[in-house]
Parts: sequence; C-alpha cells; structure tokens
Amino acid sequence: MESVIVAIDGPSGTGKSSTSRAVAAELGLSYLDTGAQYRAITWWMLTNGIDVDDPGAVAAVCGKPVIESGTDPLAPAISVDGADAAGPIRTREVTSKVSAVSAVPEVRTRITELQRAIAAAAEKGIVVEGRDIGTTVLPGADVKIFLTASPEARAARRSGELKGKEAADLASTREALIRRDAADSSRKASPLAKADDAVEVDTTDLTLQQVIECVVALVEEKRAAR
Ligand SMILES: Nc1ncnc2c1ncn2[C@@H]1O[C@H](COP(=O)(O)OP(=O)(O)OP(=O)(O)O)[C@@H](O)[C@H]1O
Ligand SMILES: Nc1ccn([C@@H]2O[C@H](COP(=O)(O)O)[C@@H](O)[C@H]2O)c(=O)n1
Repeated sequence: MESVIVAIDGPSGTGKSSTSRAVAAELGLSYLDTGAQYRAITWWMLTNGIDVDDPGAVAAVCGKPVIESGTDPLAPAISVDGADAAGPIRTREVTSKVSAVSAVPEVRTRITELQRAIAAAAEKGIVVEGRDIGTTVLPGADVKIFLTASPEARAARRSGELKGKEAADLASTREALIRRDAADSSRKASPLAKADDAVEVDTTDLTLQQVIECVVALVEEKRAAR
C-alpha cells in the first residue's frame, strides 16, 4: 500500500484529535498532534519564567527545548527535554497562553520543521492534525479535511470533558473557545485557515463515529483513484 498523508485542520473542539487518532489507527497510519507541540513549547516557557506575552523573549529561547512527539495513534506521547509532558500541557494556564506563543514566527518556523521531519519519516503515511497543516506545513497532503462545528456544540463537548477536573460553565467555555479561535485565525504567521482544496465537514450534528467513517471514506477514495 502506498504511503498517504492526511491533513486535518479546524478550530478547537471540532473533533480533530479524536477523529485523527481513530482514522490513523483504523488505516494503520502514524498520527501527529501538532497542538500538543505548541502546548509543549508554551509549557516550557512558563516553567522557565519566560514572559510569554513578549514575542522577542519567546523568539530568543524557542530553540532551546527538545520536543519529541510519539506517533502511535493508540499511545500519543509528548516529552520536553526527556520528561513526559502529556499531563502538564493540558492545564488551563497553558491553554490560555498557547495562542500567544504559537503566534511568534520563530516558534512556528521551528515547530513546522519538526512536523515536516516527522511526516517525512512516516513510512506508511500519517494523519497530522492542527490549524495550518493543509495550508502551510504539508500543502501537498493527499487528503485535506477542515472540521467545523457550532460554538455551542464545541463548548458542550469540552464542558463534558472537564467535569470534575477544572470544571467551567458552558458560557465561559464557549467564550474561551471563541477567544482562542479568534487569536489563532487573526495572527499574521500561518493562521488557522481552510486550504482551498480541503473538504469541509461540519460535525455539529454528526457523531464521532460518523465523522471517522466520513474521513476514512475520503482517504480510501483517494487511494482507489491513484
Ligand atoms: N462528532 C462528535 N460528537 C460528539 N462529541 C465529539 C465529536 N467529536 C469529538 N467529540 C468530543 O469532543 C471533545 C473534543 O474533541 P477533540 O479533542 O478531538 O477536538 P479537537 O478539535 O482536537 O480540539 P482541540 O483543538 O481543542 O484540541 C472530545 O471529548 C471528543 O470526544
Ligand atoms: N498547527 C497548529 C496546531 C496548534 N496550534 C496552536 O496550538 C494551540 C493548541 O492546539 P490544540 O489543538 O491542542 O487545542 C492552538 O490554539 C494554536 O494556538 C497552532 O498554532 N498550529
């Protein structure tokens, strides 16, 4: 079977991670969560006392942390300087600061290089999810998907996840999602955007299983047409 590269982009909470992992597992492909890489570099900045609202300070040190991503869809992994960072990168503090760090061009250049190297090394192919995969990181991807969903559906999904942990009410979860999307969409360097040749899938009224089946069908269609 020929290698295939699948790019899945979209705003937060649209189902990119859940869909990408399941599609990669079903098709025997590698998987890369690029949001986790931006979260990892943000976490490193915060733990090292860098002012993340100062783009110059972030740019000056962004080459320092060693970020390593696992590509097994059944066991996603991320480490920073050799230490497991999967838990710490999901805190509310990192979530609230990651858009400022990911907007710094030097950060994007560095992380984009890592992403391209990981994709090139994936022998059977890879599903890469993020915000700028189809437009910038892998513009030649074989299949490009742009997932969307209403802010209400996305907030309900996120609130369900957070229950009992860092629980927040639906309205504030919705506001936080909208704020992060606005920051990610309006930055100058490689903003969140749909590639012209991406297939847009509105997941508002679809179950996760329906979205997975839709993406698997698109990949199989592409393979059959080769
Ligand atoms: N179609 C769907 N229907 C219902 N729930 C879903 C659907 N897709 C994903 N979910 C749930 O929504 C939550 C968010 O999904 P996921 O983390 O995959 O989104 P994401 O786009 O990767 O978000 P982010 O960009 O913020 O990391 C998860 O709890 C997931 O199980
Ligand atoms: N290709 C990407 C992926 C992510 N980002 C930034 O990381 C943040 C966290 O992403 P999650 O998917 O883990 O929620 C996101 O809000 C972006 O700021 C990016 O810039 N490019």
